[in-house]
Formats: sequence, C-alpha cells, structure tokens
Amino acid sequence: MEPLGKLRLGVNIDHVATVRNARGSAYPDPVRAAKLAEEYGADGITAHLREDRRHISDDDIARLADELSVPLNFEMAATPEMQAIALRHRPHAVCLVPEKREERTTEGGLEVAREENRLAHFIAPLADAGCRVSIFIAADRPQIEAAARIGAAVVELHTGAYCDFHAEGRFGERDAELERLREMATLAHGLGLEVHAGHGLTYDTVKPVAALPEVMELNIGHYLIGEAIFLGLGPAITEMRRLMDEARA
Ligand SMILES: CC(=O)[C@@H](O)[C@H](O)COP(=O)(O)O
Ligand SMILES: NCC(=O)COP(=O)(O)O
Repeated sequence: MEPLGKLRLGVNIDHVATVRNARGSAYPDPVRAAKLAEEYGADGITAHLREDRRHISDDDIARLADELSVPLNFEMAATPEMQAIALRHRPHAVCLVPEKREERTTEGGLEVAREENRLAHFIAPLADAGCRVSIFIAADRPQIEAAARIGAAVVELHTGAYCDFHAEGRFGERDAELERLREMATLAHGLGLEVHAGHGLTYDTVKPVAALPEVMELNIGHYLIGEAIFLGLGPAITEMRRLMDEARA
C-alpha cells in the first residue's frame, strides 16, 4: 500500500514543563518551546495535562489553546474534571489516555472494550464541541474495534513496547511488536479510524513506524526534549522530520 499522505509530526512539550517544575520556576516555558517547534516545522503540539499536574499545568493548556497557530492535541484522562477543561478550551484534538498516579509514564493503552458505554457518552460532548476525539490505545484488536464502535475519529497506537524492546536489545520481540503495530494500523484504517502513533520514539526507532502507510501522525516528545540539550530544539526537530521523510519516501 502507498503512503496515504504527508506524515505529520506532533511535538510533545510535556518535559519542558518537567524541567521547569523541578525548581518551581517560571522557566523553561513550554509555550515558548511549542512556538519554537512550530517555527521548525511541527505540524501540531501535544500536551498532556496529568491529573497530578506533574508537568503541564492548567495555565499552560490555556495559553497553548490561545497562542498556537498549529493544532493542539490535548492529552487527558477520561475524567469529568478533564472533560470540563477540554470543553472550556476546545482544542483541535482531545486524546484520551490511561493514567495511574504511581506510574512513571503512560503504561499501555486506554481500556475501551470494557468501558464502551461510559466512553461513548464521555466523548459525545467533546465531538459536539468540535474536538477530534483520539484514543491512545494498545495494538490490540478488541480495543481498536471498540474505539471504532464508540465513534472515535482517531486512534494513536502506543509505540512504547516496541521502543523498550529496541532499547533492551530484544530485537525479536521488537520486530514482533512492530508487526502487531502494522497489522493494527491496517485494521484501524479499515474501520475508518485515522491512525496516529507515538510514545518513546527516538532517532533509532522512528523510521519503521514512520514507514507504516496508514499512520498519518507521530507524536514525539521526551526524546526530542532530551536531544534539545545537545542540538537545540529546532535542529532536534529538523533531524526527526528528516528521518520521518526518509522513511516515507
Ligand atoms: C500519552 C503519552 O504517551 C504522552 O503524554 C506521554 O505519556 C508523556 O507524558 P508522561 O511522560 O508523563 O507519560
Ligand atoms: N502520545 C505520545 C506523545 O505525545 C509523546 O510521547 P513521548 O515521545 O514523550 O514518549
């Protein structure tokens, strides 16, 4: 299958806020980073307002919603508090993610199959408000089928396991996970869902995911913010963009 179009890069700026919050200072400002990312070709900005506010703050979301020129992808847990915040700011996209307070980072995808009824009601007002509803999801058939049934517009496939296997040198398991991502991207696209992917992607792992023809957007943050220490944020994004384009050519 031919690639379905230009692969968009969403830059996640959460971990600029992590550095800021380590000192309780006003800097570095994630909104400034988002604007720089825009200048360097980010097609969108992703920010995750965690329930514990460990990085992005409510004020960051308000400013991002007001000040960005590219679409904001607002990641949040499926809670009434977060729904109210999303309805106040009406970002371009709302991506529902699973959250556990004790986790270091997002573990696995959202449980949709067992919560179909609740989630169908939860996303309806968001869609009515004009937000594209996305579900951060494991590469798992029943979950993807349930996401389609509840009327989500987008699924974002969790690439964390694929990246972890690569980092640990478990290449057989990495390749099996990539195959699962490939099959589930095809399934999701066939069900009418737009397919995104992200979590843990690096210069070493991005190309095989970028080459999946149904994937329309990658959301990448933690690695880019780390590379920004060495290269600067703009050049770090430029290099990621180059690798994505190379994989897609
Ligand atoms: C859902 C997702 O993959 C990102 O939001 C990522 O989780 C960044 O935030 P954390 O590093 O706090 O998990
Ligand atoms: N949804 C994934 C995302 O926004 C970025 O994840 P990461 O690159 O910070 O792991």
